[in-house]
Amino acid sequence: MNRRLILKFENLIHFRDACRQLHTLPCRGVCRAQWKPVQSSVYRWVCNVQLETTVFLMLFLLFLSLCQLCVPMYVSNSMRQMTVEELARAMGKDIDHIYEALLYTDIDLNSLEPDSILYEDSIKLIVKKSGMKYKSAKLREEKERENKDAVKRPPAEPAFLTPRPPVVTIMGHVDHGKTTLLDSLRKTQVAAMEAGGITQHIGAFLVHLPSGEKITFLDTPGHAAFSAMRARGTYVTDIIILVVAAEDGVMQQTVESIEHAKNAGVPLVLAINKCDKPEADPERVKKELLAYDVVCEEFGGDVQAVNISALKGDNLTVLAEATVALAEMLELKADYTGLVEGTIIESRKDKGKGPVTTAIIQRGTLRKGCVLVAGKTWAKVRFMFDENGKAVDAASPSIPVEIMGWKEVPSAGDEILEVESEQRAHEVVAWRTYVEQQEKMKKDGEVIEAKQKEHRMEYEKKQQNLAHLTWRQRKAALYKASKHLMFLKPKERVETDKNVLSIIIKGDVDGSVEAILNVLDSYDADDECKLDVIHFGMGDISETDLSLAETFNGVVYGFSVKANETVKKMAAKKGIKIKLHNIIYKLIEDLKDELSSRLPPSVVENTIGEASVLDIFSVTVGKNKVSVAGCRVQKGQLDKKMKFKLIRKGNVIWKGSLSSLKHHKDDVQVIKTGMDCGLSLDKHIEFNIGDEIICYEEKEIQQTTSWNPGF
Ligand SMILES: Nc1nc2c(ncn2[C@@H]2O[C@H](COP(=O)(O)OP(=O)(O)OP(=O)(O)O)[C@@H](O)[C@H]2O)c(=O)[nH]1
Repeated sequence: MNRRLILKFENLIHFRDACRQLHTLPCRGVCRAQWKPVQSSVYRWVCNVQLETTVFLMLFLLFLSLCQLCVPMYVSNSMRQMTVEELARAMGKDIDHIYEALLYTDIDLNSLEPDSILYEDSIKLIVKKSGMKYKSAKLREEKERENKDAVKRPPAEPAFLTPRPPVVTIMGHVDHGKTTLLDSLRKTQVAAMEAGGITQHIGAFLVHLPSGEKITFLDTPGHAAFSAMRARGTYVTDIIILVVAAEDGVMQQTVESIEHAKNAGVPLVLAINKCDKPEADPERVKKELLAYDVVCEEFGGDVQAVNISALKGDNLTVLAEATVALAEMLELKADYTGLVEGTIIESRKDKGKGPVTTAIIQRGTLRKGCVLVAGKTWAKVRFMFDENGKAVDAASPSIPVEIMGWKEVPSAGDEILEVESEQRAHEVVAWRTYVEQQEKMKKDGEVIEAKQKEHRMEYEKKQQNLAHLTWRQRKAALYKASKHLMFLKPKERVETDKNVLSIIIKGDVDGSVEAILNVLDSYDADDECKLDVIHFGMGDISETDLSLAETFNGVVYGFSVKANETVKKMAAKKGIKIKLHNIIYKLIEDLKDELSSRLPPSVVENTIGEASVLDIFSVTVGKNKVSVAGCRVQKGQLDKKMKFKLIRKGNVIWKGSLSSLKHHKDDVQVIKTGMDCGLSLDKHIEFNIGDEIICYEEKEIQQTTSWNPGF
């Protein structure tokens, strides 16, 4: 029987040498040279010899001894191979893991480097030892896909444009009266439209002026939608009403609001609020604003200023008229025809209605049955409501409308586009999902590559430090260093490192989740306690949230959401904290407390008494001479069971306890202010007259996180 032996050589010279040696042997061998790719970038010479079975083994061994430099690579035609580094990367492990798995196998680990090649048998062995499954698959080459996205139509001809109401956002410093102003404006509507009617919060509402004009006000909490839109470069707002309290004047968030307006190129109307207060000083507000390039009309600028009282409802009509006057100057117009374009202001999942969004239409007229796409979801509009919960049949530009019919909840700030059919909507969503996956893969790839580089550098550094050791000594050292972490589950890992707080954030609408995440972005106290947001999303607290929290030993935070009884019981059983809040700053305060609780306590010294050394003695106790200080207690008391320190010229030169404390000849526990005593220390130290003896206790104080989210 013939056997085929394939041997590989690093280069042509080795190959030729080996062939020459082979021809001198008494066997029927055929020697053929093949230039074969072994690794994508490396080509090696292959010797293919047909031999009789009887001499096969002998020849194989002989061959190896003849040719020291040849390396047997594999005895198979379908070769699968990887470098040590590639395998580690594919398994998501570090290189050391591969070495560990090959311990006690016949592979020579001393010559195994990160770029050494491993073959199928070894790969299978390593994979099996690591508790994973081996599966080989062909790499698919993706064809470039055709762009199927939906985009806005080109700008309409001026002839098709018709005036539209302005969309207004109210901004200003905390407590300057934004909410009160919105409430008062909304109330004027309820009173004007349908006495006793109930307005519901949908993120925007429409105000009808007696003159027939309309204004749309956005009232999304925390301006989350505004920020989201700004981040995406979509500006829904035409005008910003800047609220400044007349008694407080310009504050930090007043300045931030002015910056927002400038960056977005949105003009301002100034509402000087709380003018009903005796200490109100509107003129000072106007002067202060000059420093921020907000120049009111009376100073020759173009900013209209209106003195109001949001609380009493004073001058709100004048404010609305000033807004309409500015809108007229801006000549706000839109195309009321064709495919709809708009922006999502708020979105939420309603138990009865399913995903619901509030949108501002910017082009076209939205009607029931329209097919819309937004982000990676789509809707066939089933119902539309206004802010009074009244069903409407159509929504034209600038009109806020609540839309039902979405398949999933889109995000605040997402652009809405009408498409021709449901099929087209599917196509757009599929394309956007694909693009997102591609981007995610690219990002993941970059992160993995950076991590690998970091690991490689760390590995090389470790290897350099251990270069003088043999391989086994080296491995033993590395293994010992990381042994405590190697076999831990995620929860145990977190427990070993107490200074990690893993959290899950759940919110009612995605605007609030985004607002919370924005606050968390300012977290800068990683060196004290790492803050890991392991999951966030919308909706009530679920069992899945608890499973995640359990795995990561995390805490679940809910904003305006609930946890049902089953979830609560499960959390109590598993010892998982669920924290529910309805006010963002309270949630953040709670988070700060939780972070602080993870910090180690700091130790502070609390002085109990101070004494000064007035005289020095030496007494003999057994065979030893002991230094004794004659002291007078100047403040507080000396208590023998407490801690003591000796201070000389401002420096602490000893800390410990007293070995004796005497009043005259009696041993005592406590010496009070004004009394004299003799004392000796638990360590031999020569006293000096003028030394100070301080009696103190150590107290552990809970540290608080240094993170300051700004409110
Ligand atoms: N006297 C007086 N008090 C007002 C007026 N407007 C608001 N307030 C009071 O000022 C306080 C803060 O008002 P809010 O409307 O909550 O202020 P805000 O700017 O919405 O505050 P944040 O939501 O925390 O940013 C409340 O106690 C209001 O009653 C006003 O015109 N006059």
